[in-house]
Amino acid sequence: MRMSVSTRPLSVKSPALQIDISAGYLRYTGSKAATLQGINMRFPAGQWTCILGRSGCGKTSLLRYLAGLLDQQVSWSGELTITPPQFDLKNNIAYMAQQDLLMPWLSVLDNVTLSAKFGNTITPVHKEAALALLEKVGLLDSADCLPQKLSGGMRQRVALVRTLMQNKPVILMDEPFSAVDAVTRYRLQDMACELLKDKTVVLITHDPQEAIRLADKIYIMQGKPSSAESLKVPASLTPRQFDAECAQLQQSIMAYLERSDA
Ligand SMILES: Nc1ncnc2c1ncn2[C@@H]1O[C@H](COP(=O)(O)OP(=O)(O)OP(=O)(O)O)[C@@H](O)[C@H]1O
Repeated sequence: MRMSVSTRPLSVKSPALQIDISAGYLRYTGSKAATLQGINMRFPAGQWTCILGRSGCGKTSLLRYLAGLLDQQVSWSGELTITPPQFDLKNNIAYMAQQDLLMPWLSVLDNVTLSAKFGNTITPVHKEAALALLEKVGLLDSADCLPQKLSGGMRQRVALVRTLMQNKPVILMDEPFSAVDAVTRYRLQDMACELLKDKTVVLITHDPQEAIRLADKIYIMQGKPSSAESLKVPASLTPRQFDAECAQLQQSIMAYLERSDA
């Protein structure tokens, strides 16, 4: 069993960045129809924005485009503004994909420090920071395990720590808590809320309750091609306790999503 780690976490001193998209248009090369058109969105600095929308409406495409993963595959037009303007997106984004994408041949510790490796070695500072975060998410004893020995919820926590270790001001997360049971999901949401405080977070979810619990801002994407509509969220602090106002918001979200069928 590993000893408790009482070391300083990796210093997180990047500025909070805001992202604005104006008249965004995205079409896959070889596809006749656009996936996104007339996208106007703001992801405020240091806040959580949740995106909901029916399957196939283009949520992942939007995130992958922002993460710089679609540059060769799509035509894009529209304005993408970062504030403050001296920062670019490419070097300031961590992307947590739908699948955890852990390397099966690497230990948990090696997986979470992969992005911080200099040559073939991890610096002691990064190792300390990784162990401190693994302890925080209750996985210190699993630091030397291979991912195959972990449950789905444990793997998601490892992926969360790996994302944190990238130490970027903007975090894009695509359904990060979808593969786990309701209780684990609830705990992971709380954990992410605490650990990603002060980051600019954009989270895709199919779960209206998750969005209501975590979001400072909610967008619903719908239409063909898709555009985005912003919904007002309660002023209460996140992670939000479900109350009558939240229940009403949930109803509005369901109504929007059902309309996407038309
Ligand atoms: N590489 C690609 N080439 C061409 N079309 C693609 C490609 N990837 C996705 N698409 C299409 O773009 C549209 C949006 O897909 P995307 O995965 O972004 O939707 P989504 O809203 O994230 O769906 P889900 O909620 O099911 O994950 C779909 O019609 C999909 O078929």
